[in-house]
Amino acid sequence: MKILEIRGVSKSYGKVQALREVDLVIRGGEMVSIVGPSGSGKSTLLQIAGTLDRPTAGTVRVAGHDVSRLSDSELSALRARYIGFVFQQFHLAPGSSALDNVADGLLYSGLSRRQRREKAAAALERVGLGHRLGHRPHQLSGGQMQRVAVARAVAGEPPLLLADEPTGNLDSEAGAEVMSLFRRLNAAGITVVIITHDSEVAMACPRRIRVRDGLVRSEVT
Ligand SMILES: Nc1ncnc2c1ncn2[C@@H]1O[C@H](COP(=O)(O)OP(=O)(O)OP(=O)(O)O)[C@@H](O)[C@H]1O
Repeated sequence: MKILEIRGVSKSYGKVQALREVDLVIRGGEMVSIVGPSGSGKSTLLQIAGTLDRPTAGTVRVAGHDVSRLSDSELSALRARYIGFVFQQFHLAPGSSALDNVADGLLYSGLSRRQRREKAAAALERVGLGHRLGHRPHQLSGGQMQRVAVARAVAGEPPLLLADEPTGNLDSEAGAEVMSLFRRLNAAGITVVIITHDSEVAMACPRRIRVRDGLVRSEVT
């Protein structure tokens, strides 16, 4: 099954062409890294793949749905169902507990408050933080904060996880823990796509997408 299908996608910001007629297919169950020099178009590719931004030309399909045909509210619903996001900066609410941070990610899922909290607790358990439900971000290490962010991304059980430099703010030990978590989630069936500058992280993925000057090339180990 093609979880993500990008055909002839270009993206321009004024005179800057960030992506040039990119074709890329990612199948359900893959674990892929996106690598390339600064400014090559990696984040733009992830934003468009994640339907956070629209391409200037070309088509993006998520689980077979052509996203250009969807209204903004349909797009939000599609994103909530199919895609979890993890970022370098964690983006956790500082005053909220780990449990609330994860449960709030399910606010638009249609679940009751109690169900959201149950799912959030299960997701935190899954990332090894079942004993930290009441801790606020400042009471957690960087690696733990990123695992809370991963729990939030997967709590709604999306088939696709998109991560932009998830280990960029972590020391090597915490980074390795987050990577082992991604591998575990991938083994359980989630498709994982990771932008990284770290060659160890890149090589830990069976497939790499190299981006250069807005063009992509795929490489399989
Ligand atoms: N919102 C924007 N407005 C104008 N130009 C942009 C915008 N976003 C990206 N660009 C430009 O598009 C090109 C690709 O940027 P992008 O952020 O996708 O690269 P990247 O590979 O993710 O870089 P980095 O590794 O530094 O994060 C760059 O030339 C960048 O300056």
